[in-house]
Amino acid sequence: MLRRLGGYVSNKWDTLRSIPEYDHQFPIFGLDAAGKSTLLYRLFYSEHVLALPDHNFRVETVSIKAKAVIFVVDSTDRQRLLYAKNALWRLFGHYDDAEAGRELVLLVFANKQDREDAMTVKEVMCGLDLEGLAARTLGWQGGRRWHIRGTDATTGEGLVEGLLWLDVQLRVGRPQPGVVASEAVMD
Ligand SMILES: Nc1nc2c(ncn2[C@@H]2O[C@H](COP(=O)(O)OP(=O)(O)OP(=O)(O)O)[C@@H](O)[C@H]2O)c(=O)[nH]1
Repeated sequence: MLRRLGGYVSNKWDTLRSIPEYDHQFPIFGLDAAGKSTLLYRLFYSEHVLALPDHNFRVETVSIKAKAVIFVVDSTDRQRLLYAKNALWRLFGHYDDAEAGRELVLLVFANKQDREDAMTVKEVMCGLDLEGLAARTLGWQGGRRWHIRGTDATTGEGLVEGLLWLDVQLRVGRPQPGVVASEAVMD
C-alpha cells in the first residue's frame, strides 16, 4: 500500500504523522466525481465522505461535530462550478448564524489540477466566491478562516500541505483580529 502511494505522498505523509497528536477528523464534501474517494484513499481515511447532490440538498440533515470542513471541487467541471458554489454556500449558510459555526474552518481542494483542461486555482476560488463567503462573517473576528489549494488526488500532490494548514489553524486557534489567515495557493 505504501509503495503504491509513491514517494511524494509517503514523504509528505510522514511529515504529517510526525506531528504529535495529529488526530483531527474532518467531514469531506463535494459534488459527485469531485475526487473525494480518491483523495481519501491517498490519505488512508475511510469515513466522513458526503456527496452533495446538485439539487435538494438539505444541510439540516448533516451533523458536523468537527472544527473544519474539507470541500473538494473538480477543477475540470466548469459547467457545475456554480452548483458547487451553491452547495458550499448553503452548507455554510447554515453555520453563519451560530458562533460555533463561524469557527468552522474551510479548506477547499481545487482537485484534478493535473488535467490540462482544469481551471486555475484562482478561477475555482472566484467561482466559489470564497472571499464573499468569508466576508459573510466579517463582523465576527475578521471573518471565516479558509484556504484553497490545488491538488491532484491521483498522486496526492497538495493534499498533505492542505491538511498541514488545517493542523496549524486548529492548533493555534483563531488569530488576533488583523492577522490574515485566509489565502489561496496558486500553482
Ligand atoms: N486526473 C485526475 N482524476 C481524478 C483526480 N481525482 C479523482 N479523479 C478521478 O475522478 C473520478 C471520480 O473520483 P472519485 O474519487 O470517485 O470521486 P468522488 O468525489 O468520490 O465521487 P462520488 O463517489 O460520486 O461522490 C475517478 O475516475 C478518479 O480516478 C485527480 O486529481 N486527477
